[in-house]
Amino acid sequence: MCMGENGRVSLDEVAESRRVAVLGAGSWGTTFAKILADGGSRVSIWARRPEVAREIMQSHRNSDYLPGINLPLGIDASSMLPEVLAGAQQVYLSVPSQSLRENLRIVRELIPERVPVVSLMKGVEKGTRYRMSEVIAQELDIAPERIAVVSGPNLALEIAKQQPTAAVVSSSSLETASAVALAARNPYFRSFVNTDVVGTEFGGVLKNLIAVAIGIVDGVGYGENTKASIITRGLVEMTDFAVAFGALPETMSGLAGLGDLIATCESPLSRNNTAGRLLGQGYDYHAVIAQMNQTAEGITSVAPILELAAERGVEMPIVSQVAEVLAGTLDPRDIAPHLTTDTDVPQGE
Ligand SMILES: NC(=O)C1=CN([C@@H]2O[C@H](COP(=O)(O)OP(=O)(O)OC[C@H]3O[C@@H](n4cnc5c(N)ncnc54)[C@H](OP(=O)(O)O)[C@@H]3O)[C@@H](O)[C@H]2O)C=CC1
Ligand SMILES: O=C(CO)COP(=O)(O)O
Repeated sequence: MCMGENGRVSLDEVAESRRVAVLGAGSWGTTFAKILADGGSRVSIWARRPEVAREIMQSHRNSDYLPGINLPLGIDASSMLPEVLAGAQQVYLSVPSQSLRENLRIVRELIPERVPVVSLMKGVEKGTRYRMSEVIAQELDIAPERIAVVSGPNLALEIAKQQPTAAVVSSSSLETASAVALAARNPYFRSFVNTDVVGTEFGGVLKNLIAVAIGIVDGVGYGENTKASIITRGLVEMTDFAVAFGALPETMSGLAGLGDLIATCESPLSRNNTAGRLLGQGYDYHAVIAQMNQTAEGITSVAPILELAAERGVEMPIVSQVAEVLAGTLDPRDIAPHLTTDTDVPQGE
């Protein structure tokens, strides 16, 4: 590492020598690779299909996932995991949540010792109901202090077009969070740090479920009052749930909670919102899955989140009705999770 003026190492010099790996070349892995490269890191990205890696290397594009986006020259890509991970000083993970465990088992021996491992994912594992940081800690057998999660209002295509946005990097170690935030920042992307891993991670998972609900009512044709009611009550539901698991309420009113909720519920770019809209238009679960060619984490997180909620006695009327629509037991036109069926007058904001 070279020294700057006065013998000090400047931030630019640190960045110049930083080598990072991103596993997963879908829309978010590729966009995050761009964020890191535009922040000065040398980035190696793993694509499971060789043709995707080849396109990134030869044309600096990933046309399957980011049509029209030119990627920085500082991004290398390969479908060979050892090549991508050798010498990485930070490792970012961006595969679908349900495939994380099997992928970690493959890369376990290849991840360099002591480096931060960062989850970019927004799902909960079915069956175990673990958050992604918990799956990472288990499979890699590493201390929580080495793990960070990134979440926030981060629709990939907008960021790939360099529209300014912000995110939260969370780790139980502020040192790890800060090291990641330093890498994951550039003129259009700003990373804030906190130590509320539970809140930051659950924020990203829960907003997907509310976005599916918004998609459903959009598909049915309901208007802004319905959607605003669901977003507002959805935030209450998200906060009740996350706080029951130890999150700080303020995390849920920040970028990883409210911020991401707004972005995902408002945008037609959101895959969760899109999946909901198809349900609202009358397609059943199987038809929706068949039409989605990208990851919609909310669909798979519904069941484990409701199981966790039941365990802690948290009521989730919106998520419950989404589950019913997915199961085909509730007509999307009857969805009104913000309306109480109790005889009591509900208290709330
Ligand atoms: N897109 C976004 O705006 C954002 C997404 N996220 C989160 O990032 C995570 C990844 O999502 P995203 O990139 O959008 O998803 P995409 O559907 O765009 O891409 C998925 C990527 O994972 C690969 N993949 C699929 N199945 C497997 C598997 N079994 N093993 C290994 N790799 C696999 C795909 O490879 P192949 O092309 O070969 O199928 C592709 O590279 C999700 O948790 C999502 O919630 C977070 C913030 C923003
Ligand atoms: O997490 C996201 C935005 O912050 C992306 O949302 P979707 O997965 O619904 O596209």
